[in-house]
Amino acid sequence: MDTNVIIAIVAIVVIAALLLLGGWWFGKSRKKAVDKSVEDAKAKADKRLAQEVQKAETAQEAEEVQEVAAEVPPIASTEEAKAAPAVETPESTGSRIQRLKAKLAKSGNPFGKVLFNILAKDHLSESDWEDVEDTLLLADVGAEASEQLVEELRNDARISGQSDPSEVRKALKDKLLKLVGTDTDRRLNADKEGANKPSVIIMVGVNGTGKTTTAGKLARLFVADGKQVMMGAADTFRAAAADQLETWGAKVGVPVVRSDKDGADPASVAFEASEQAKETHADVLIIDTAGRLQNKANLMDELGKIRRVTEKNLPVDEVLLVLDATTGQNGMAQAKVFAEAIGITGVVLSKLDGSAKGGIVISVQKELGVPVKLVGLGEGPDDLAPFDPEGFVDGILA
Ligand SMILES: Nc1nc2c(ncn2[C@@H]2O[C@H](COP(=O)(O)OP(=O)(O)OP(=O)(O)O)[C@@H](O)[C@H]2O)c(=O)[nH]1
Repeated sequence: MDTNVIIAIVAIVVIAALLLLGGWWFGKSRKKAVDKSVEDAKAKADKRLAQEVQKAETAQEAEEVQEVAAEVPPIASTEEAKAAPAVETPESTGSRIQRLKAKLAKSGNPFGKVLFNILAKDHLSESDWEDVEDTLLLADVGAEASEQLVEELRNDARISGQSDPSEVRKALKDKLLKLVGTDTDRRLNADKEGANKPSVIIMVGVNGTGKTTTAGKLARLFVADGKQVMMGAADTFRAAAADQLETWGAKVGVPVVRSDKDGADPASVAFEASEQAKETHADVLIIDTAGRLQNKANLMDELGKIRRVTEKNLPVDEVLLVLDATTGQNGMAQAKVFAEAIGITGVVLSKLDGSAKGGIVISVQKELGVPVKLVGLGEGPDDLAPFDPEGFVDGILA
């Protein structure tokens, strides 16, 4: 073979080898380039995805913020809320007596006024005297007290003859005051000091007379006097009564001991409340009870047990019977059952604002033998005041 042919074959082999190497190299770089662009694309996609996610998260957050913002009161209300603290400051005792006196004068207790109009006549006939007696009976003064008052007034009229209106008013006021009782001790026994604290008050009465409301109002009255109060919701018969009491308590920062179980043993609530009141050094403990019992024996059992278990911890200082003034003499029979069941130390005459039967103050004291200590003159939170005979008689004669 000649040399030229050999050189040509070698050259072809070299060129073919070079071509193969170039192809491999080109393929490899191309793959690299494709991989890079895939990676770039992937990175780009990830970045977009991340941006989308961020956008979505921001939108969701914005939505949540909007939702929360909708629940938060606008700035003006927040300011208002700051101005009016969540815990209320009840009206002071002095100022509520004044306000309630004025309310009494405007309320449906006109029997004093009716009496005065009859008695201020020049000559009183037999039928006028009958009207005087009827007025007293209608106002629930009671038969015995009415008869006594008419007799005294007739005697006065016989002695003094013709009636001068101002004298008649004065004589009537004095006699009514005497019947109501000016020197009776009407203070609530709720001022125990130091180790003897707290004073314990149990509220009793027929259902619907206003026990729970009165317990709440009473707590406010004590808070207004600077006392530390606790309440016990032993009215487990009506589940809403405990909620009602809690609402009253929350407004003036008074804790309420209650059971979460419907129909729980009222005595155990009273026991727990007395224990907690003692531990927390409260000044006063007010225990609300239920008034709904089928018969006298059950009532005796329940109230007696409440009293007994409470007294394991603390002596009971007051048992207040809440009596609805609008039921007048009708409520008296039931009131007597409560008095027998637990023994009462005072009466709260509720709803005197809606009653023309203010005379019930006189008859209730006579029949139950305990003083009216407090009166309720409305549904407002501070519409409860210590009973003030002068203010009461002035009110009914106004
Ligand atoms: N007008 C007026 N309403 C009053 C007064 N005291 C209470 N009430 C209203 O009487 C109603 C009954 O009051 P409650 O306190 O629920 O009576 P309760 O005795 O606890 O009733 P029970 O839990 O069912 O035994 C409520 O609507 C009170 O707002 C008052 O002095 N005047």
